[in-house]
Amino acid sequence: MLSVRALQKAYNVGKPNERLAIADVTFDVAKGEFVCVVGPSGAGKTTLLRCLSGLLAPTSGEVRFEGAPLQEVPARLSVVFQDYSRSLMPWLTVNRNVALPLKVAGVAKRQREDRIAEVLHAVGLGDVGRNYPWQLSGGMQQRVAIARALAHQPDMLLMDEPFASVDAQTRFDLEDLILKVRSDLDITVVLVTHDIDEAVYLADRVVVLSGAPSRVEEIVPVPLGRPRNQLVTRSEETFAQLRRHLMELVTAH
Ligand SMILES: Nc1ncnc2c1ncn2[C@@H]1O[C@H](COP(=O)(O)OP(=O)(O)OP(=O)(O)O)[C@@H](O)[C@H]1O
Repeated sequence: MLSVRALQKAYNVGKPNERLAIADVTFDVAKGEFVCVVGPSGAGKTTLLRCLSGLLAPTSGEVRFEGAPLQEVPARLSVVFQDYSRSLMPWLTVNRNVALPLKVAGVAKRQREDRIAEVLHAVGLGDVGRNYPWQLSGGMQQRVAIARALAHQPDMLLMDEPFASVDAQTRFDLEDLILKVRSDLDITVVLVTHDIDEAVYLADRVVVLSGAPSRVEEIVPVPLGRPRNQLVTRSEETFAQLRRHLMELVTAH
């Protein structure tokens, strides 16, 4: 579904402050897979996600989505950012926020209303459609942002530290929500996080980046069963081993 080949990204090319953020990154994501990307602070994780989504053009190398080279943000792909308070429009109700991508896609009003009810239900928010985002808790606002990302039925979800701004309990709830949504709707997910436990809990495979300018240090398969469970999965011996291995890789730089 996604193929990243020899991706390189430099900022301010040709200027005195030129900076190489990504040196050489290659990996693939299969349809239906859940891939997490981890790496030390400043490794270029956000830069990589922006290149994968078509928001940022690579300096060299190639990203292909469903076989075609990425030119712009594809319609079948959605992005969820960390900062829900800046990604939701405070002057629009929840219903209208979720309706935005559907309006852009030209979906008729009646279908829009059905779809909004469906995705709000899918993220566990049945009855907040008429509220404004600022009337909701942080975790609920991020659920709205996820609902909006799901509204036009994307094949792939790209998430940049989506649970970093909520408390620990809400974070666990949102992790389980995204696992459920992913299996219910058969979506492919690439999620960037600095939290190694979160990466192991969620992923089928973890792509470990080196420090900047980043390269792929290792791609680690996660042979934990599904469905996963916050208590049971995190207490498994395999979980502890993977966590330790990833910690060693990430802190070695
Ligand atoms: N717009 C920009 N202009 C110039 N340099 C940038 C820009 N955005 C990022 N960088 C640089 O690129 C490198 C990678 O940044 P990026 O934000 O992608 O890393 P990250 O792994 O997401 O960081 P963190 O773990 O702190 O969230 C950093 O050295 C950063 O200073």
